[in-house]
Amino acid sequence: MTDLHVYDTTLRDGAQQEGLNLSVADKLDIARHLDELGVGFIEGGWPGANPKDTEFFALAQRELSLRNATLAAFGSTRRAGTVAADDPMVRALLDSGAPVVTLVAKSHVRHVETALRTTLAENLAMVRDTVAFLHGEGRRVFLDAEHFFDGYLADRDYALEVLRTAAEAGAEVVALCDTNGGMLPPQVGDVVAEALAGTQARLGIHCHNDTGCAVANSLAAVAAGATHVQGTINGYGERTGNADLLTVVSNLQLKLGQPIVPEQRLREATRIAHAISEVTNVPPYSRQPYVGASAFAHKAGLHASAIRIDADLYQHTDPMAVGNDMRMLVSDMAGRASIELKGRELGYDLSGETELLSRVVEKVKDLELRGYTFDAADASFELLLRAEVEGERLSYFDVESWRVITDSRDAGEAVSEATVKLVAGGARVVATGEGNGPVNALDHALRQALSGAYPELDKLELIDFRVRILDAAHGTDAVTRVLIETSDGSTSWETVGVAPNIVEASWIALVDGVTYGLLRQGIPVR
Ligand SMILES: CC(=O)SCCNC(=O)CCNC(=O)[C@H](O)C(C)(C)COP(=O)(O)OP(=O)(O)OC[C@H]1O[C@@H](n2cnc3c(N)ncnc32)[C@H](O)[C@@H]1OP(=O)(O)O
Ligand SMILES: CC(=O)C(=O)O
Repeated sequence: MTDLHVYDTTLRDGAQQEGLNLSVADKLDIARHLDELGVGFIEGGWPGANPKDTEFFALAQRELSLRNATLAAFGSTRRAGTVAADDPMVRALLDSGAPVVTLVAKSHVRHVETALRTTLAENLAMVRDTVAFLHGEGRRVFLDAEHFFDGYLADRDYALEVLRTAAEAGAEVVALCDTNGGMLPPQVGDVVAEALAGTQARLGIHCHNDTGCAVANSLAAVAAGATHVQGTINGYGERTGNADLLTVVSNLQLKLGQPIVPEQRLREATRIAHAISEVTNVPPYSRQPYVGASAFAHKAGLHASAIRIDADLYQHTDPMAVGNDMRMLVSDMAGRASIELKGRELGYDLSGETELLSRVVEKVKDLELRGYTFDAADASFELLLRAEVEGERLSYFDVESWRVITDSRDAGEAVSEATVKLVAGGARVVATGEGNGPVNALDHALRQALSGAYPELDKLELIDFRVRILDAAHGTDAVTRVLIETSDGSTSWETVGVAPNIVEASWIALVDGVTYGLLRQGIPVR
């Protein structure tokens, strides 16, 4: 292990993201995930700034038994003109019980004079007193030098003096913050190297992503000598976010040979990123480096043809190193190799089946021209592939007809009613269903009709429904594409339907969703 600190600020700076609102229980939950990932420090929030963060630290002392990480409480230097020991916000940091306290301090002359409205000397005294007081009380103290890079460019000597003052008063780490996120990697590298030469302090880095360079800036800082790197999971944070710690750690570990978390913990990165997304209720970003669902998904036929020979030909690293998986996507950009590899993923050995593969490629391209999209509807593709392999389409029931009407009585809420007639399990069934829309009503009627022959459908649920109108520019007349996501409670699958009529497109996707649901449970046709 190197001497590099990984310091997570998801629960503090990450929580400053627009729309992100964490309860105390959420914070405890996330802290457990972070500990599992193996970060060195977890910044839990700002005790004293709001009751939630104060309660988090109180509960953390009782309920959070961290195995790897050390808890840090965030706060600011004492107010101008006061005594650190008497400042209620400084006392709240002590009362939090956190073994590490991270203080934010001004390091830019303009911020001291215009935002803090005090003198440069008093700001240095605020840093010195607060660090010394907390250090004297037995806390490990880190200092976040706010606006350090801009401050350094404006007044180098003063910015460095803030770092020296903190280090001399007992700060173990001084983290240089690109608070406005406006820096680029070469500037960051130069300033970190100069700050190191000018202070001898242990330096950290805290980057925001306003130029899209937070990760690159963090790496530049580490290359220049910073040994403490801050960031947030999934890059959450104020404005455009902070450096995504998962990308930073993966790059340091897998590309730069700096093993900062144990290998087996890095293999949990994808799972933990998604688990934390569940808690924050922020949908995972599929194109997130390393851990995104698309990070190792391949769509182009040429890529697939090379991957079939050696996966490394189109992958920068082994997806398993971060707990992710390679996936093949099927679309009109697929070639035979894409279908063969997708087939392998689905359990079909199609090697050498040149004719069948060509047929499937042709079918997919034709259907995509008509508006289908299979890279978003794996389950519909599997049914299509299965039909080509088996020579006939899997059919659990024969549909005679379906009908749906929507009406509103006495100007009340519109209600839809559907009737489905089909043959299943050797019997003709007529079933009706009601719903708050035509698709909902059709879904109810279809399940009702199948409930006798296939009671296993009971646990399936339609969980998402997306509609897109495809205009003439798509190569045909305007049509509607419907994507439906169905779940059995533990996993979900997507199916697609395309038709000029939205209800017909929905029906096609619904039938695929139900058929796939039965197939994956291994239910025989009755
Ligand atoms: C770059 C960052 O992200 S730093 C973290 C920022 N995070 C947050 O601000 C979230 C939590 N903040 C809060 O809950 C509130 O702002 C509080 C509780 C901290 C302060 O609230 P209030 O007392 O109402 O003050 P308010 O927010 O209006 O202004 C901040 C005050 O802190 C002062 N201040 C700002 N930075 C510092 C500092 N490093 N050291 C000392 N005082 C500071 C400001 O000058 C201002 O003082 P004033 O009240 O005399 O004008
Ligand atoms: C401290 C902090 O969050 C910043 O300067 O961005």
